[in-house]
Amino acid sequence: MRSAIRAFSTNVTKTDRKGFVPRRALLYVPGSSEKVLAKVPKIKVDSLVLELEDGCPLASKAQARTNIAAYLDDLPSKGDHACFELGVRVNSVSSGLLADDVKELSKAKHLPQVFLVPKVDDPDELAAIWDIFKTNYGAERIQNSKSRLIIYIESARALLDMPRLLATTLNLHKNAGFFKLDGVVFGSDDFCADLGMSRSNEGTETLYARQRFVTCCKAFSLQAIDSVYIDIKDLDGLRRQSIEGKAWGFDGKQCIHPTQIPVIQESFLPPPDKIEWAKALIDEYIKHENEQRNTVLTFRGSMVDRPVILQAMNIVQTVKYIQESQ
Ligand SMILES: CC(=O)SCCNC(=O)CCNC(=O)[C@H](O)C(C)(C)COP(=O)(O)OP(=O)(O)OC[C@H]1O[C@@H](n2cnc3c(N)ncnc32)[C@H](O)[C@@H]1OP(=O)(O)O
Ligand SMILES: O=CC(=O)O
Ligand SMILES: [Mg+2]
Repeated sequence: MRSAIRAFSTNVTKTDRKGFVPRRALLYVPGSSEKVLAKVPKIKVDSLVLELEDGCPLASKAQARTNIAAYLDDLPSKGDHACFELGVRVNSVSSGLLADDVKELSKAKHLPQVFLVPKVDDPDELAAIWDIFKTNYGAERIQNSKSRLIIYIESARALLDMPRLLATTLNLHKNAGFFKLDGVVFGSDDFCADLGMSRSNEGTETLYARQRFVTCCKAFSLQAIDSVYIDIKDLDGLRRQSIEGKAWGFDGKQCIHPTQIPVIQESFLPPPDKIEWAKALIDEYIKHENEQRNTVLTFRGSMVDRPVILQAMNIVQTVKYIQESQ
């Protein structure tokens, strides 16, 4: 009977298990600061992103590129990293800076585990992005790497065109061998700027956008990474927004300061009482199925049917995958 439960499709089982990377917190570390870069191997965060885009002033971009390329070139000497994944966020194609970024990064012996490409607004830009990577790295080096891709949705136009953007990016992997799209980030600050919105800690102005965003990500079985919480001192507000994002289906959240990491990572793990509930419910459901009864049952006073079981399985599998990846 366990097989009946396994056969259910959940957002976790749809992901390639072997390649699962937890991305509860995605921390930006500006590439311009050699002092901060020196701390990178010891920073315990799911995804650590060496930053070339908006966290790096224009005047420091060249230095940041050189620093990150040197870091990647010399990666083995840095020893084991405490993060699950080391990525690089490059500049957008529309900035005109992407070619210089990729040219410098491609001189390094090693590729990052994930490239993060911001402000992807139009499906036509994807051909230009692929072209820049192919020209600098060579198609074979890309096709033979295990590096993944994350793109950013940061404008009204991109949000409305999201299904086409995601499908085009996934097809570039299937048809040309570009890095496989693994996740998508909601660039809330640029999105607010694009729409002329005022940013608030409550985030009510981005409610529709975040919900459309997460729905599109899940329709394509991609990880959904939520907004940045820019009020670094307000850890209670960060916790509230992280828990909200988790409840809406987000897999993780962007992070700009080390103090935000534990708050975000804890919030994106189901709490112990929820894990206990999910395990007990699955056991009860299996027993119930064995007895060939109706698949709708009452559990701890609430009605349980298939969608509730799927939610319980998501909880159990998410925890299992994060524990196994540690
Ligand atoms: C909307 C977007 O696109 S978000 C992404 C772009 N933005 C970024 O990349 C910003 C990333 N964050 C930062 O640059 C910094 O956190 C800032 C500028 C916001 C604040 O930095 P500081 O004033 O140095 O903060 P603070 O004094 O509290 O730092 C405490 C310690 O944490 C370190 N630290 C701060 N931020 C980071 C970070 N992102 N990664 C690693 N270490 C960090 C500091 O170096 C400092 O270390 P030290 O005690 O050894 O000197
Ligand atoms: O890139 C992130 C954002 O919020 O903008
Ligand atoms: Mg942005």
